[in-house]
Amino acid sequence: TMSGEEEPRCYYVGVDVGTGSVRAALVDQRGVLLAFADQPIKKWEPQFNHHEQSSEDIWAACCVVTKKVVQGIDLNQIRGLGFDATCSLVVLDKQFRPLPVNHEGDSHRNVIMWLDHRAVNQVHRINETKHSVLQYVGGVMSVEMQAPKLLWLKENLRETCWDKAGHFFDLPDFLSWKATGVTARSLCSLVCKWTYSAEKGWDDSFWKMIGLEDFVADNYNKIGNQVLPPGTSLGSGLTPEAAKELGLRPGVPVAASLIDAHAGGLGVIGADVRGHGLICEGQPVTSRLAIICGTSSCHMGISKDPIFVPGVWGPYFSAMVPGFWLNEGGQSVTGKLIDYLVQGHPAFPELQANATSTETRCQSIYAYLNSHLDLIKKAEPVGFLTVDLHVWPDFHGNRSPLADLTLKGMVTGLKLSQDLDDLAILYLATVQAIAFGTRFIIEAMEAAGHSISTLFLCGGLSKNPLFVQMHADITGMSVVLSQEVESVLVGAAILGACASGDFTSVQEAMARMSKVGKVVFPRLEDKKYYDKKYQVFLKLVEHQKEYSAIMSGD
Ligand SMILES: Nc1ncnc2c1ncn2[C@@H]1O[C@H](COP(=O)(O)OP(=O)(O)O)[C@@H](O)[C@H]1O
Ligand SMILES: O=C(CO)[C@H](O)[C@H](O)COP(=O)(O)O
Repeated sequence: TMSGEEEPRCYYVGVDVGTGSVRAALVDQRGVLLAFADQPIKKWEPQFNHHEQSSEDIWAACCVVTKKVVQGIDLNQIRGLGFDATCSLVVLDKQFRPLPVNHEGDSHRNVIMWLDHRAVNQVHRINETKHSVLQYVGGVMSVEMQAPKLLWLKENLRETCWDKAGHFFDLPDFLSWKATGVTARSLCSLVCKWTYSAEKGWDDSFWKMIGLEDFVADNYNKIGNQVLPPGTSLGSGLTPEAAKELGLRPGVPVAASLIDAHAGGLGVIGADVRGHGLICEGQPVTSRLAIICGTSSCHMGISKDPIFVPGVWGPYFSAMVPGFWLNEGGQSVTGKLIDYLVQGHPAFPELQANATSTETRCQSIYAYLNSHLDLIKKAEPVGFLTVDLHVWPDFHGNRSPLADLTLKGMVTGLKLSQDLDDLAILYLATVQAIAFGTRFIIEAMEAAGHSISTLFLCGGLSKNPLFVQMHADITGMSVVLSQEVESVLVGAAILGACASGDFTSVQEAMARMSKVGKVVFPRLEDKKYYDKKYQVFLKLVEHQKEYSAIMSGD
């Protein structure tokens, strides 16, 4: 501090459950990350478009990583715990035991993952109702939300699952229940994925209209009738049992949770940007767009008044930053798409061998690909290598702004070549396609009334300098990276800090704990090239729609 006195150190633990792994961090009151641990979690794909996990497996992983990050720390200094997780659906029976979400009856697999697309038929019928709650999810409900999945369970697993079910949780709320025994749900999960309204509560007519009147009849007991703002301290904190499992003290305050993308938003969007030469310095916080890029990418923009953006989720009141409306654009597969295309290429074994050879000192495959691109680009900017290779990235449907789950991926410009150069250029075109998707989403948000000037990136893909530079170049906006790479965990720790009472508001905790690390400016001299590629990008989807119209015609 200015006076030279040492502030007593306060610690918070943040736990982040992603699609592929669970991470924990020990974070202090200034947002500095002091310890980090991660642990993979199991995933099952019993059939195409069915994706399942196990809530017991996920909780066990939470315990492993939490124990690791608090090792050697005086447990009395840990003042709060916060969880965030993907928005997957957890199903438990009346005694809180796991129930199977599959035809095999395997009750270990009791989680329908967020990216599961089994409920296509159900969501189609839900959208046909044109019910007014749909206005608050961009006009069209996504197959990835909870209502269609619940309806699928009722229609497909009536005896083995639906009739026995006592509790349906969003994964973030399952974790806070497991830690505290409190079944209250977070406003974040219920508003964003379950059609709950911060102002009006549940809408009985919606559930009746879609055939899930069961919830209305029991006063929403199974899906939540006590709803708390994220960061609120739950019950009497950690139960003795959970404390033992996590390696913490009983009674440590535990916060109402957030979905992972929203935690990432809290971790980055409130930073003090003074002195970095950013245009958003003189602008309100609503000029910032947080993009959380992991398996999927989520584009989080806030506003003082509600903004309705067709094909972009929301507006959701107070679901991320209290008092602000949130719009959430997204791309269902981004990291997963890059991994998929790279791993499926014939030159992948060669790439792996080169990247892990002793000469390259075991780089990640992406660091190797980036340096390979630098090698083959010659005098031109690296982005120009894809002048005749174009990708449409919706291999798992389009979340925003088209909200069309039937869309497919496209690649044009294929050659009779399978070497490493070919793989590297396909990887580059894929990264660019994802960035064009972001530009497409931003344009839809701006057309509806948002005014965005600066991007704040976090998540696994923000560790990839090529991914970051392409987002800057293709959107023409500066990209801010946080001081702590693991910003989603800082967001989870902010929740713990709020629950501890050390900060008076989420806004105060955000301002104190999120910090700018690096700024990446766009290469404006390349704009003309990217504008042309963007024109091609938009043509790709137009043509795809023409193809399906031709094929469905007589
Ligand atoms: N150092 C890195 N360089 C490039 N890409 C990375 C790096 N680390 C992670 N990724 C990519 O980020 C994605 C996973 O991000 P992450 O935030 O861990 O995912 P999730 O939260 O969905 O589990 C993967 O597709 C992976 O390829
Ligand atoms: O729908 C979402 C947020 O609202 C996310 O896409 C989902 O939670 C998965 O996140 P991640 O890509 O980080 O695993």
